[in-house]
Amino acid sequence: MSKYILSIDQGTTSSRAILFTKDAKVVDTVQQTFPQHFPNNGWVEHDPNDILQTVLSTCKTVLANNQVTAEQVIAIGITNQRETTLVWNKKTGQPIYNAIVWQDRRTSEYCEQIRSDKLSKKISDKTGLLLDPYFSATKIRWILDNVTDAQQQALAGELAFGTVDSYLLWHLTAGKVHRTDATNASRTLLFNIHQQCWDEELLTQFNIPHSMLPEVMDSAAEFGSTSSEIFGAPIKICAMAGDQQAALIGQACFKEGMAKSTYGTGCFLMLNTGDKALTSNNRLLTTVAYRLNGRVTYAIEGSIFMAGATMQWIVEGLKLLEHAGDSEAMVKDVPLDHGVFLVPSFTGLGAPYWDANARGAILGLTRDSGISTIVAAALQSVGYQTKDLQKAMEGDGLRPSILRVDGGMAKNNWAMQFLANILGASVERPALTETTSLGVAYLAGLQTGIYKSTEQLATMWQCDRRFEPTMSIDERNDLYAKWQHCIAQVTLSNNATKDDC
Ligand SMILES: Nc1ncnc2c1ncn2[C@@H]1O[C@H](COP(=O)(O)OP(=O)(O)O)[C@@H](O)[C@H]1O
Ligand SMILES: O=P(O)(O)OC[C@H](O)CO
Repeated sequence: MSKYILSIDQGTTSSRAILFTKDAKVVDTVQQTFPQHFPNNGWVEHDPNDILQTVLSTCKTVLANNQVTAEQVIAIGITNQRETTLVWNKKTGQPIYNAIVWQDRRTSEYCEQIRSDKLSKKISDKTGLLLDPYFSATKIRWILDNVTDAQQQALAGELAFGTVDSYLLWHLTAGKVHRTDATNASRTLLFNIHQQCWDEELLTQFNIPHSMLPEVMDSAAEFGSTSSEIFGAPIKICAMAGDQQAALIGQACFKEGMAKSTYGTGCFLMLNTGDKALTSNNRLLTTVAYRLNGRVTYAIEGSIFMAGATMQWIVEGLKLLEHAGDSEAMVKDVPLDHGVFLVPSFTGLGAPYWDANARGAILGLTRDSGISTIVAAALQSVGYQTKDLQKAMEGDGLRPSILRVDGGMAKNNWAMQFLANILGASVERPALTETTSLGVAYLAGLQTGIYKSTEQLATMWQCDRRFEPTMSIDERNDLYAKWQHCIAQVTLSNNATKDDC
């Protein structure tokens, strides 16, 4: 009887269920998108029921379509959009508010109110993060402050907090298990990444009761089993990891100095720093890459909020294209120095600027700028933003020995060639770009003994295409200087607006 691993990839715009064979080959993928809610300027929410139902239905469909029974599934691995915050009632499992998505900026004012050098340093020292609305803590605070009686219920121990992994685990195990893994915990602003525990001082700072928090496990562990009603028989859940960390694992970046950059909704560049939690002087994040057998591997991360989402805006917002994939053919003859720059700071700028109030702009338009120029500028914005991260890493004395790319946008050859050009570095794309789901399949395989070690996993990585830089240094420097000028415009105009108010 064949045996499989089932990966659940709960992303920002869709949920996916991917069935893997024991030798990590994809049998089938089922994907379902769900609505995004934007109830206010800078707010982004998901209906928790959409998250759960799309996960359940994609899993059931992928099993049914391939005539695979629950007994044939050795283990489930869950990977997820990180930081997105859910608070639910422990008795009923009912969320008390929508999921507040990682992109949501509603707590930026609150962050400014409490910001002080002392608090920023404390947060950075303990969590490796920055005081920014991106992370979960201020989102929890907002829910407790704005939902009637929520703070009282939290103090009475009636409420649970979780990132999407915990929320799914809770429901898959019929409310029996409240756990997360160290990678997801490390994105909450409440987890001490050095001591690997929830930090009481930060919990007090944000007035969040400890009783709301999940137990933190290794990324490969016995998290619990699905209740038998869901798939007909229980299936063990043996892996959980935030999606960017899972991609690092799926890209087999197990050695210090190896890096991956994932171009999904946002872009997240992660560099493995081994057992050292390095501190960036350039506003990059220090985070848990994975925790296996109690041993922590750390990473430096640059997070960009808009990558594929910029293309989504081009498609759905501006309706310049029918599909994001059509962009490659459209821009193939556009010269790289067309002079138009699109700064996609629709919800502020992430690393290394961390400007929650910056808003997007298209600069340098002339009468001959057409649709294809704007589409090219959108694709290039992702390369320029990655260059910003490369510069920040270089400022910290770090340069990736290998940069591997993945995510929906990595399929775009034109964008990846531009990326290699603007970085002045080679970029490798793997044969299997579903690295996120592969990462948790690997973790579940490690936990169940299918795979023996990360060294074995590293031998399984296969290259699809390597992009080499072909641009002259002068052209690269010239384009990047223009980009930086545009960034200054976006952040300056934002400051001017603030001053005017
Ligand atoms: N060929 C392409 N060229 C440019 N962008 C693309 C291409 N294919 C997909 N995308 C973009 O990539 C994103 C989807 O990537 P994916 O990794 O599935 O995202 P996520 O996991 O964040 O939901 C979409 O925002 C889409 O606009
Ligand atoms: O849903 P994705 O793939 O864009 O990932 C979102 C990140 O985890 C946010 O930190």
